[in-house]
Amino acid sequence: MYISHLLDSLNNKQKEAVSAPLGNILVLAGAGSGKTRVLTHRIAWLLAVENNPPSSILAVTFTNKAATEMYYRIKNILGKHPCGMWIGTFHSLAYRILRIHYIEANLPKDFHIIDSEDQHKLLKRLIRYLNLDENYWSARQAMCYINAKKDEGYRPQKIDKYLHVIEATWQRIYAVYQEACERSGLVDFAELILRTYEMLRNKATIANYYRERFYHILVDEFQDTNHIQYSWIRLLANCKGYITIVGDDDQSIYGWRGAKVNNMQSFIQDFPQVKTISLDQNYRSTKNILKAANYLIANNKNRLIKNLWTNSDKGEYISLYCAMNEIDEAYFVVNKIILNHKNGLALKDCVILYRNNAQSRVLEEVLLHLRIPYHIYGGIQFFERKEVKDALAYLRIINNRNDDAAYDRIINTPPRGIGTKTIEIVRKMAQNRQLTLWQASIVLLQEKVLKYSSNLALQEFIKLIENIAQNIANLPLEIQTNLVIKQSGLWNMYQQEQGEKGQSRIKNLEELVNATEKYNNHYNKDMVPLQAFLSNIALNTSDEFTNHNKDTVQLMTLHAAKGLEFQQVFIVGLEEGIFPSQIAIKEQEQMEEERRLAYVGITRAIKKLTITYAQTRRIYGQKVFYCKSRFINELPQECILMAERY
Ligand SMILES: Nc1ncnc2c1ncn2[C@@H]1O[C@H](COP(=O)(O)OP(=O)(O)OP(=O)(O)O)[C@@H](O)[C@H]1O
Ligand SMILES: [Mg+2]
Repeated sequence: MYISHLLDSLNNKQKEAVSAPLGNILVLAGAGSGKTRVLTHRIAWLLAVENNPPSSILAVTFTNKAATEMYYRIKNILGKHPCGMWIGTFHSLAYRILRIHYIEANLPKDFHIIDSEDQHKLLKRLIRYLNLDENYWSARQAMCYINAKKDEGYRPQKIDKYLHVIEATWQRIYAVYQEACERSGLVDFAELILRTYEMLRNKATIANYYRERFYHILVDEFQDTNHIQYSWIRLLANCKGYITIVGDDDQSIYGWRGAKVNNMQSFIQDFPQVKTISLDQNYRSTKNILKAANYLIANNKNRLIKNLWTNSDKGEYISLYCAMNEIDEAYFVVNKIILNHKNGLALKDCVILYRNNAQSRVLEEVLLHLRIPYHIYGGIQFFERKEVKDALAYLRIINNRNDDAAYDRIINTPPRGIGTKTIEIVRKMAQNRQLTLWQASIVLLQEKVLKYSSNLALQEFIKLIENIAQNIANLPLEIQTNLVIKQSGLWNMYQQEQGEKGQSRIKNLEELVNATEKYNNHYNKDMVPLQAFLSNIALNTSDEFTNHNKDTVQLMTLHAAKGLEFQQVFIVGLEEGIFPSQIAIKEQEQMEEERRLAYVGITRAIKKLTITYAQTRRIYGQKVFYCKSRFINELPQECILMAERY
């Protein structure tokens, strides 16, 4: 596309937003009205027409995939790479800043991001160490507590004697957890944002550098920013620079994770002369689909009223299917996909959306049975599979010996005679002397505390890691990975596993080696390839690795579908207690968030929308009866057609 045509594919309101004079802008608009399109074109406008250098742009997207897509769209509009522009999620941008300023952020050079599984394991261990009753002080709850506190920008304080014992205990867990992370150079997701925020707040020179550099900050899906993310933006905002945010209060679906839709309101108050633009033409969906979405969301009281309309055809009826049970539901959906496919619709244009990850299992079984290829976003991903995580843990400990989460995973995998007793001794020593597990192991060996056989086994482990590290130094990443898998003994271990499962594990390890290859020429030269690879995985970009060009049915949760669009959308499990969830039934505010989630689901559909519910479902082996979701009753009945079984 030529720059002179930059505004051609936009309506008047969109043009107004894209070409607005420099200033702070809020685009508040409903689903599918072109918010993301406006943001992309605005960046191109700032670069090509306003002649800003790419390095002056900081763009925040909701997923890494969206960041990549936006980058390439801008490149296509401009006809060249916007080199120097920063674009990514809050997490990946924070990570990038911390990588550069790790010293100022008080982090070791080889700090590593831990995912929620590692975070959970670490907390479990610490709660045990603190001698707390695990039935009461669960690691999962501790995780929620800590993440929520970090999202609010809160650090554990000196515990006040007047503090309630429950709060004091959570704070203690937070404090001990944070100490353990600091020792091991581990950073969780919430920490990435908080740490960057604190660093920028305390180091004025660094903050000023970024303030002067990022003259333009643009944020997509602003309705889902939380307190600390908003504070982050405020900190980076240059008083001479400009911010453009786009969002839709009706699509705020992360309230449970601390997102504050009020940030949109705060934005108008906190920044001078905000120009608010609303878009009301939907370009995505048929009339029927949009009408259904509008009807549904009108049941929410807490919202800014919008009048979203479309010029497109009425389109097909929304198909509604009442299944006997979850198996019948899955067969209905997959058979419909097969039929559509025969009529020319690509599999990748079909998405199945569900409320909870666990709902994908039956769907997967039926897809496998009927031999329809599929891809699951966000469920058990490639990089979350056991064998892949094992191999990654070896790579991680080679990258950073003090990575306790990695140590924990591989200390006796494959089994090498290091029993739970020995591991317990290592942990105690680490806690008592404030060491990492690796450091504690070395001290234990020096002090010869362990019995002979345990001592030998531990020594072998340390030697093994050091040897592998030496053997692979300076080799290309895929060869390093291959050697790590072989020399660690993982390959042999999984090869001995019988049958289909063992074979698939070996295939996954081979796939892992393939996935590393492109990191040899990673664009970010601040990092060695191994570091670049590990950080990309930790930042959850794993979907990038799986082949997107493959024609496969897409499966994901409703939360993961935000911002995306598909020709055919299936929303399954519309039953009271499933969607809306049990918790939402009890609380009005949560019910509104749940309804917004349904709104997000419906508005993903371009041409076809199918909604299903089951009369019974097996839950923990028990047959449970369900009533159809209230959301179905809230749809305009004249847009719906009941479907028959195939
Ligand atoms: N002026 C336009 N002319 C034609 N198509 C458009 C126009 N504006 C947007 N579209 C198309 O409409 C669809 C929705 O646009 P986009 O994804 O930018 O909307 P959005 O407001 O960001 O949606 P969501 O709320 O789901 O994030 C896309 O396919 C986009 O290409
Ligand atoms: Mg969008």
